[in-house]
Amino acid sequence: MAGLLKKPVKIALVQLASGSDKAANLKHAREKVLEAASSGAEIVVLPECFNSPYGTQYFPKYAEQLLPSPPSEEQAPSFYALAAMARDAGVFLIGGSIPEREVVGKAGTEEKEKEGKEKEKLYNTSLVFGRKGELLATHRKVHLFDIDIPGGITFMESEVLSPGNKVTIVDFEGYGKVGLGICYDVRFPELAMVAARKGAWGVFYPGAFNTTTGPLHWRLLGQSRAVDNQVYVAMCSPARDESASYRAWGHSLVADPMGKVLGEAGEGEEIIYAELDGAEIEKTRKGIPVSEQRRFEVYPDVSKGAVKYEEDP
Ligand SMILES: NC(=O)CCC(=O)C(=O)O
Repeated sequence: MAGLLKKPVKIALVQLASGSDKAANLKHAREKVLEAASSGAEIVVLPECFNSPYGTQYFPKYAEQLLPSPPSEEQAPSFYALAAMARDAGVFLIGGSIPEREVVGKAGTEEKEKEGKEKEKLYNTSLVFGRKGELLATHRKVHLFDIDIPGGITFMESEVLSPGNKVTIVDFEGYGKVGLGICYDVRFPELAMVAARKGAWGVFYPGAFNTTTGPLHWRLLGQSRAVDNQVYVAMCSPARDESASYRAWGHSLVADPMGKVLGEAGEGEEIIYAELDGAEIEKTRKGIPVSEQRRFEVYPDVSKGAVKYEEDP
């Protein structure tokens, strides 16, 4: 009987060096996706904000309007570039993420007259394409990256972005299902847990950690989500640009269901490849059968905090 991952698959994480020129970033991403495909990769992943520098000041300028779908080529060049990369490379493509603009109030509506202008929302959005260039899924970053570490880093995505509101699971025909998150989403075990409980064999995170939290947390979180759920986890970062206002940690990596890191990049531009085999999931789950040992009567609905807790006498 085929397992969750129906057949072995080679994946590639493109730790891309991007700059401020969107057209150049798209062209460069295309070269790297084609390179990964010619090395045998069947699923290719790009980093968070692969078509722009990463930073709240950049989101409005680089944002593309994806709705209504399909968008116009003029308003969403990255959508069309990604679809063409997937099609021409013949791969499943997790297209990192791009800033997305959603126009909320329509011109000429009562709302517009009241407000005096159209309202818009911005998201950090990942687009996933199939081998014929068809759009398979859209994930808007659910947990916005708002942190304040004195002497380290302050970053407030929520000053500019709105959060997405759904768990995203994509079915890669012939391989099975994977969950999708964007960067800070990896800190919330629930997204990966829901995807795994719904039959995902892996969870993929385009991400761009930073040089304060990256050294301690990036690898640890990837391994944790893999071990929690006994699935593969892949995290794909941009290459570090020392001259950028936000210096990405890099270190794109793949962890197996035991938490072993199968491959990890350095800080520069690099493609990481890994061969994934569903037998590893089954072996891990057979040896350590946590999913059969859960005690839901002790923690019936963790998501609402409705867990009975009695202090020790
Ligand atoms: N782009 C992000 O969401 C960064 C997340 C991050 O660096 C973290 O520490 O979490």
